[in-house]
Amino acid sequence: MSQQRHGSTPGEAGDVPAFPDLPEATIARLPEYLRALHHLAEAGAETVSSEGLAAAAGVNSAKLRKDLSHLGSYGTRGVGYDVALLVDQIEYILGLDKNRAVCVVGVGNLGHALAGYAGFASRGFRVVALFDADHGKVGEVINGMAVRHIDDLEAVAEQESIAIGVIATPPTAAQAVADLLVAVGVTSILNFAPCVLSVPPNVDVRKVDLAIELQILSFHEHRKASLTALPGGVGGSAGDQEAVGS
Ligand SMILES: NC(=O)c1ccc[n+]([C@@H]2O[C@H](COP(=O)([O-])OP(=O)(O)OC[C@H]3O[C@@H](n4cnc5c(N)ncnc54)[C@H](O)[C@@H]3O)[C@@H](O)[C@H]2O)c1
Repeated sequence: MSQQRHGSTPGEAGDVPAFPDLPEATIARLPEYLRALHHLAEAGAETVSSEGLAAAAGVNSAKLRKDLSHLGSYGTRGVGYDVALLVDQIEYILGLDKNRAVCVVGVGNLGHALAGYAGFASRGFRVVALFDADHGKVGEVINGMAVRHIDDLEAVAEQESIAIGVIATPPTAAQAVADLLVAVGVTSILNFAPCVLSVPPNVDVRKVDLAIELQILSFHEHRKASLTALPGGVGGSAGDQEAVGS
């Protein structure tokens, strides 16, 4: 997932800012910590060591301690972090106490899957509207919600205070859809279309592209194969050379 981000809030003076200006990498790890903390809480844990939480979240413990120090959370020596307190802190920082309204624009293959995804609701997001430009799709009910025409966006946005717009249209339509979302006051966009959107500075865009993730994994596969092929590399041998380019 990549990000176009604008307009971060500067931290205030003092040891722990009222709203810390967190590094992007820290923000990206907070949801992982939260997921791990929820699992720990469900298992009955009241406290967790930095090592235990780091292992559950799949990061190294020094990085975790540094991330949590940005929130003013240092844990207690010999006891660790209070699980419930840390859940509250992370949910507050991520703004998850707000139950934000989400709309999906483009109800094709991907939009269908997103509209029916139960994981949004369980993590505090309400899908309040589905839009498409195809009149043939308008009225179709998915997960108890009827698809509306994109022309209704303005009226629905006014009623529902849409906080996040998800774009699942072809890339050729994505910029026009982003412009519409911005025009009705949406300031956060999750873009699945493989294109770069141009938005005003107060709008945050995150882009999801599974093909890019596969390409990054492909790079790692390539790198591992290259290392293996090096003389003295892990299990390296001349015969491995052939596998590198395959
Ligand atoms: N990020 C990822 O990993 C990933 C994975 C799959 C697909 N995609 C992308 O997601 C997008 C959707 O893919 P899909 O397979 O669902 O396509 P699709 O053709 O099945 O669906 C696209 C939908 O968008 C609607 N649409 C077109 N223009 C519109 C507009 N101006 N306003 C509202 N709706 C409009 C179409 O009527 C259609 O229902 C594509 O851009 C695709 O490349 C991304």
